[in-house]
Amino acid sequence: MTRTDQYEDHADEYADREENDTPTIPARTAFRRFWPMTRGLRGRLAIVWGCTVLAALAETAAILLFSELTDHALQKGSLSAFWAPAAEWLVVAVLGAAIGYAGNSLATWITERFVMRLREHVFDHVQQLPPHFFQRHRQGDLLSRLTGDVEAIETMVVSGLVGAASAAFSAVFYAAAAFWLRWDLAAATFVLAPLFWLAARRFSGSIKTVSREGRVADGAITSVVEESLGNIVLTQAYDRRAAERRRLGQEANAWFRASVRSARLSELYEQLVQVIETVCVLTVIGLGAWEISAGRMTLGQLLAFAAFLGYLYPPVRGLAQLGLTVTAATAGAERLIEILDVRLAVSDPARSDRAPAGRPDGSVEVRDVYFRYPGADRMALEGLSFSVRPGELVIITGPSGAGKSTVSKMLLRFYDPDSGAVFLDGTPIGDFPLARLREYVTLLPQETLVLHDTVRANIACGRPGAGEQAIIEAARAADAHDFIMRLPEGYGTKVDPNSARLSGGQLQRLAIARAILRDAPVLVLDEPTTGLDAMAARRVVKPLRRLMTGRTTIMITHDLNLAPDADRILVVDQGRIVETGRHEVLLAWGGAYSRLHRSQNNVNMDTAELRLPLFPEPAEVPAAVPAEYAAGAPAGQQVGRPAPDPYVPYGFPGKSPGAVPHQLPDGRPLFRDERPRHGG
Ligand SMILES: Nc1ncnc2c1ncn2[C@@H]1O[C@H](COP(=O)(O)OP(=O)(O)OP(=O)(O)O)[C@@H](O)[C@H]1O
Repeated sequence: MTRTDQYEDHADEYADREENDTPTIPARTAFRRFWPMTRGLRGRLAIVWGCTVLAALAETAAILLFSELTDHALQKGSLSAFWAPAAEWLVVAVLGAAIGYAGNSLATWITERFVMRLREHVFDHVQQLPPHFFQRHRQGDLLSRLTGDVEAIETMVVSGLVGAASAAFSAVFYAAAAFWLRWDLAAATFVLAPLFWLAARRFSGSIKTVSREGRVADGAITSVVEESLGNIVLTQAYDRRAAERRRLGQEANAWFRASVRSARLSELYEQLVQVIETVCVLTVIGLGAWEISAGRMTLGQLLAFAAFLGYLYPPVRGLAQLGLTVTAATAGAERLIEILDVRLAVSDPARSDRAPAGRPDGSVEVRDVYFRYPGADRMALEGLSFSVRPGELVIITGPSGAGKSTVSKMLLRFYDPDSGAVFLDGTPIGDFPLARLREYVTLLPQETLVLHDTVRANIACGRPGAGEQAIIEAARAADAHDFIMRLPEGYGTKVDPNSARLSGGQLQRLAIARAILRDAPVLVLDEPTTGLDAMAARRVVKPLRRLMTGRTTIMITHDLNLAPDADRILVVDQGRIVETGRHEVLLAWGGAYSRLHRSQNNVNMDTAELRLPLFPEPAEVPAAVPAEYAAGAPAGQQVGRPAPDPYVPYGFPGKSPGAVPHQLPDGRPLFRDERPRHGG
């Protein structure tokens, strides 16, 4: 098993670690991982290498011409011997410049292209990751990975490779030229070459460590700044400036230490290499002086030889330096690989033809779903079952942490259940391609999601390509048109997530307009009135009713104002349905639901207090429950346990699946077919 395999096997585990626990990977593994992304760029890379070869040839020719000029024009003082080599040198210099320009421009094009491609690839992957990934990784750190670390990999894969090839070609040419001039002298000086290699080796370990520290600190600084600015109200209201500055100071200190150590190491390495170079040059001059005094060498030859060595050192030094750069870049690669190896929680089905074609009617069934979040120690959903008929409104309520939002994540397939299944029109939702499923099931999440764009674009993202008229109609239906028209540029007004221009209620109505435009048969509303004051919440009720009309709606909420409209209410606690039925029935029952309902009018009551016991034991059916229902509970079936008929309220203690009462004792229907909210 290769190290990469081992790494992939532990990808989930790695994903759960803190950022600075990123596992280490050898540079070779990192290079192999990203090399395939140069596909389509390799032809151009070959051209850049060609240019490098030609540039090195031009330099070699220039040095030889310099030697000729020294021996024939300068030493002999002959002007006539100057013109021909000078003209050749000029031609070589112009050609070299043109090749250098072409090669460097192309190299920049390739590197930038690679960076774009890699960033898109990582961004695309990150966008598909499950919600828990984002809860466990700080946004600032992710930003730093998508910017700095992506560029670091470019240094390793493209610039590094071009630089290595260029340095290697130059080194080979100049070394060959030096051997061609005087092989014995060249051999004597090359004996010292391993010193460069030893120096690079000595430094590479420390440079990698310090680079990793720098990359982590960079991510932490971005995170602190981003979190602090995102929480600016908290910072100002609670005068947390000093605390935030300290937090930034701590991370900045780590970055400062890493930067200074990195600069010191590089400088130390540079100076050491200078000393080694001086030793080599002095060796050449000493040997040259001896050769000239013995009449075995001309001054021109010695100067050309020294020039070749002079040209040879930068590429040799460059190669060693490159080793260090690549080592440093590996720290960035490790951080990106860590993200790329996080497995997606869900993917498209292998065959897309299993799901029926056409728009579904919108019946939803959640069947015996068990689910535990990755890394969590307890189940979020335990044997959850319920069904919703097309066009029905089902409200899911319960105390905080009961698993309500987790249900919405199952319905949109952010996660697949550990066991059990979710069906849309009788087809497992896993059989629908993800894009199609999310076209049919629209989520209105807890937080109002706003794009940094115009009001028009914010509504239109519900249905890309929607015409102006459709957008305006959706806005009207969401009671948003009037306030939009009062904005300085109407539908063209730019808004952003922190926009002070729009109130919470207005942002929510924009979100409703977007959902209306999307026109999905199934709606999942997660706390649609959370965070709104009573007035604003009331103002969104009408648009919400319009949105829900004719659609299967599953509303997750603590706000029970719409509960009387619901065809069914599911009370969830600890991942299970503990009560189910219509508003009036559940109130009359006097169990968990009625306590939740009471808590709405009691702001001092924390829903956590309602956790246990949420409802009485089956034997203690409250007196408020009509006797005929209590008596009808089938033997052995706990109150709140699912009944076999998927459309029968599970917690309702009916006589038998086929004999569930459909009327309240006072004659009102238990389940409404016609909801009063329609046409609201
Ligand atoms: N990413 C996660 N990793 C681990 N556990 C999680 C994660 N998200 C939620 N949980 C846990 O799963 C349980 C159900 O959470 P969920 O968000 O569905 O509750 P909820 O009923 O929607 O709560 P609230 O009303 O406060 O939004 C909780 O115990 C919660 O701590």
